[in-house]
Amino acid sequence: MTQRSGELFPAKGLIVSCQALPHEPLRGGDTMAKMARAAVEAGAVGIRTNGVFDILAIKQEVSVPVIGLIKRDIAGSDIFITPTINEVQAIVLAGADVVALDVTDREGRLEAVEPLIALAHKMGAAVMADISTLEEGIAAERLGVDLIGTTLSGYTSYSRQSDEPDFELLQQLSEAVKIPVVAEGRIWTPEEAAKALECGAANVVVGSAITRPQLITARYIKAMSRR
Ligand SMILES: CC(=O)N[C@H](C=O)[C@@H](O)[C@H](O)[C@H](O)COP(=O)(O)O
Repeated sequence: MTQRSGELFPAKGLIVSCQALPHEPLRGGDTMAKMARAAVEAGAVGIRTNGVFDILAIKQEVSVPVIGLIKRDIAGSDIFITPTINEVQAIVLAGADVVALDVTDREGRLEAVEPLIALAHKMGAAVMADISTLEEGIAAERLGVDLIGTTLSGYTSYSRQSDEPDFELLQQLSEAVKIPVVAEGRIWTPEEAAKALECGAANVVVGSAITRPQLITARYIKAMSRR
């Protein structure tokens, strides 16, 4: 059972997101578990992962806390990160220490998400709110989540659209809320991860830059094609 009070992750530590969706080349087998092991060997303090299969595999492989989510598309809805209470239950039963879920101001989500947060807490897990704006972060804190991630900045129509991490949101959120703010989204370099800490992030999540080789390769090819 996770202890919700106190620090879930050592301050300023790196959390590595190990995710491969069904269409991605690294999907399947123990690939994400091995990615997680490599990350922890290097000093990562936590892992973020998608789906029951990878949560189970990663919990067996490493002993750091795991943030679990389930990405699911629902027809007619834009909410895809842990959309319903069924996913919350599955994530905690699979052993995740933290449930990540969409806490954006879309489709009445801010009202609808309360029972999801309550169930995660009742089952002994902490909750990470994936938000896209300052206002959503403030609302998430009021709803009683344990961590706030900038995960969805750039992925809602009304949030800042950029190829870069949303440092401004990070800075504003860190000043506005008391709970830990996690920098997540489009962090591609070690320098950006360090800058995120300077902007007030308690922890930094890096995904694609470490665990999606097809995207890393494409960045090399793009840079080389300009020559
Ligand atoms: C928007 C969305 O669906 N984000 C997902 C959330 O779990 C993942 O696909 C990202 O890889 C993760 O947020 C880490 O970000 P990045 O891969 O940019 O370091």
